[in-house]
Amino acid sequence: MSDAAAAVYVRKRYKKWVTQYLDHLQQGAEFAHITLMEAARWKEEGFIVLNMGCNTMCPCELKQLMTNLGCLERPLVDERVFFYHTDLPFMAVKSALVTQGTTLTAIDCSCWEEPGRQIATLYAIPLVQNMNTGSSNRGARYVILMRCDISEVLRGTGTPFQREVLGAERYGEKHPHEAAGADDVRHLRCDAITDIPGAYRVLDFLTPGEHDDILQELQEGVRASAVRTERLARRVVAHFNRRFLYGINALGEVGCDVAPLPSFFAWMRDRLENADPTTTLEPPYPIPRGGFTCDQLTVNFYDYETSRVSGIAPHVDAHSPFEDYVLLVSLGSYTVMEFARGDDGKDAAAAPIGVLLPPCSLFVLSGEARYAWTHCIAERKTDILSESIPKLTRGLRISLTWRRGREGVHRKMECPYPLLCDGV
Ligand SMILES: O=C(O)CCC(=O)C(=O)O
Ligand SMILES: [Fe+2]
Repeated sequence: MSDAAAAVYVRKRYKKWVTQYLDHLQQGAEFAHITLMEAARWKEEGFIVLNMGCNTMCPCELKQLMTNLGCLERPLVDERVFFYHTDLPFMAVKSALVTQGTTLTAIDCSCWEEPGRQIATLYAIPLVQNMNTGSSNRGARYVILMRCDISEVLRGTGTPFQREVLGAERYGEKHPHEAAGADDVRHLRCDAITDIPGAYRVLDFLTPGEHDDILQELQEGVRASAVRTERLARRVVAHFNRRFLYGINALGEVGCDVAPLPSFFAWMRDRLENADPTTTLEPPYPIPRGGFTCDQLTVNFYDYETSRVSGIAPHVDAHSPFEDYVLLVSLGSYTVMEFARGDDGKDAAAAPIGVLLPPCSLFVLSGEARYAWTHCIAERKTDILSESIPKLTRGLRISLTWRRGREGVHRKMECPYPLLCDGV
């Protein structure tokens, strides 16, 4: 079985197990837990979080929720008590636990009848629908918390639970995508991300010098309060040219209630529509030369140094206020963006796809990727991108989200991707 097929298999098994578990719980219970652990035999160190039907939940929110529900007998003083991932392979956790020399042979629903043999305390917390527009999951939304000795589990599984990250093999490469042209023009290779139709990545969209200048300009602007920022739940944002009003998903008028344009605004906008004389974005870059002028820039600050968690919940950029093409330029730390296709709820546990976004890169969302897939940045601080890359820690990342405001009304009935459409 290929790794991908194995991952799907694990995912399905996990889903089946959780579904059976949920069936087992009392109907309508607000919060349910089953104690399966003999405390004396299993060191309670923390929680492994298994998500069901939701892509991410911030560990802080989770802690708050658990406190509110009274499932923490003692306060959690350290984030290490959570081993958190949005796609924990349940079977791997299970076999790790089984190899710890416990008497347990399996955690599955047949065990509920035999409480003497279990090793973990499991909690199931039903979540209310708290995702932004475009959450792809219409099915059950639960987090399952397994209280156990996390370090033992990690030792047993050997590898942390991170699914394959697309594009990770190019991590750390020095400008592989810049072909030497006969002229002085930089010819930049553009890769289609075939697993996500309509998504493209250009690794060296910015030169290192441009990158550093922009980073410095934005950071100094914030320090000097020349850039007007807004604090959201897990990130800080600033808007240029047109303000985006999150509460009502609407765009302000040009120049209204925004800071002055940054110095890179004009040339970067040109480059994005392939109209910058210094740079050519090679096919299959989807935007025709001079074919799409952005009029709105959102700068996102993900600061892992000063805040415990940072990220962005799964969402589709609202269809109504913005046209096709969402263009993401990355600065500072690398990150992993996760994508999941909106579905009709039949496969609420479909595994999202992670893509590496390194600094200087441009990521393009068009068509299906823009309208029918959610994207998010999970609230994790570290990543194991592959076996050959040592564990990485995320640092401050600043992203530039370029979009164009939609003129005219977007109608859901006419939208080719109605599932995640917020149109009238
Ligand atoms: O940080 C990013 O690259 C993405 C931000 C984003 O998804 C958004 O602003 O809608
Ligand atoms: Fe977005």
